[in-house]
Amino acid sequence: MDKKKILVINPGSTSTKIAVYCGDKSVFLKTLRHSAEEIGQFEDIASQFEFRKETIVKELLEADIEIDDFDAIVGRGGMVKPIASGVYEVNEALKADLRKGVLGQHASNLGGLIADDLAKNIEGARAFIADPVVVDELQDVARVTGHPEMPRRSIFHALNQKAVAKRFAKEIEKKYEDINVIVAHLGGGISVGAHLRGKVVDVNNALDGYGPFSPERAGTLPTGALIDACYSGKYSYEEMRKIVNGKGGLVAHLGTNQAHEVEKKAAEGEPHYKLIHSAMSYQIGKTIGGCAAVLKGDVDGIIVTGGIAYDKLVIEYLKDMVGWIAPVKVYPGEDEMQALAENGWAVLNGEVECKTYE
Ligand SMILES: Nc1ncnc2c1ncn2[C@@H]1O[C@H](COP(=O)(O)OP(=O)(O)O)[C@@H](O)[C@H]1O
Ligand SMILES: CCCC(=O)OP(=O)(O)O
Repeated sequence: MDKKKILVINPGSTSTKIAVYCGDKSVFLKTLRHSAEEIGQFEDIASQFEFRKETIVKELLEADIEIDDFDAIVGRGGMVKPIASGVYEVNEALKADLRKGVLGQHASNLGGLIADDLAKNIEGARAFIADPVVVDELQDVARVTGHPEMPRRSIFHALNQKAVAKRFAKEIEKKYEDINVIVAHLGGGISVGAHLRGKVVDVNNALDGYGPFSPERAGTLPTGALIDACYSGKYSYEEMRKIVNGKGGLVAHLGTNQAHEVEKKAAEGEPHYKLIHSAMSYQIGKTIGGCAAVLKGDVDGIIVTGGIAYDKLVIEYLKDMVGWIAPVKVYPGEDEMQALAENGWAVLNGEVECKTYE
């Protein structure tokens, strides 16, 4: 195999992950965790650009990795318009929409922008994004809510959900397109998707919509109480947005976005930590149950993935709550870095045609 060198950049809400691949071999992998205070000092996602980029460059230099000989830089993308699953070359239209955050603000908006910024200083390097968070395969009935101005949207961990679902299919010697699975990605945000024969036909909006609360997101809130809070005079528009995304969930209840700290205190028996920790697991379990109904009970497996899938208490809770639906398979962490790299090679090697964002 031609040993193409690929840099992978994955900005998440609580972390920045960097990887370097030489051919199919990962030669460098680093996860930098960002505390709520560190991220909280920035007004918005766009203003984190220099901080995240410099962090990446510093890590590469410290690891003695040359930054000027990559063939491609693949970034996780971003809150652009709803698009089909695939690899997209970063072009002007894509950059403009990543900067704007057409569907909202999320750290992955920076993935394609940083990839482009670094690639333009390297001769011959190309910049891509793959399976961004706005991949949309919802069935029509799943889009409808109780008000036509507020449809449901597909905003989720598309890249990792698809990567682990394909990995599971391979393990059971079937094709992804021939199975039904429920994937729960438990990261800074939480998404639970119903995969019906290779399409994510229903999923919660992990960013600012509905679904389980997560380390830093409020998930579904009681609508009346939410409206009252908006008009109480106590909060500005920006503060309300932060309650929903950034300062909701574990941050609101316990002042941290680090689920492993919560797990530790819950395991030590601190009652409030135990309650909140259980409530998060309970909401994830309920959402998985909803997806089982979407798939009419025909479920080959329930896959739990993301950083919080390392949390044994969460896994025990979920196995107890939804293990009767289908076998629960746990893939802790994520395959996002590998999936981004594979998407990059596939284009460089001519196996996949990259799509044009318009
Ligand atoms: N070993 C672990 N046990 C429990 N929770 C963990 C562990 N490792 C990471 N986490 C939690 O996972 C969350 C981040 O998940 P991750 O998928 O890396 O997030 P991001 O959305 O930022 O990419 C954090 O709340 C972190 O505390
Ligand atoms: C925007 C949906 C994906 C998401 O929530 O990612 P993080 O968990 O990395 O914030």
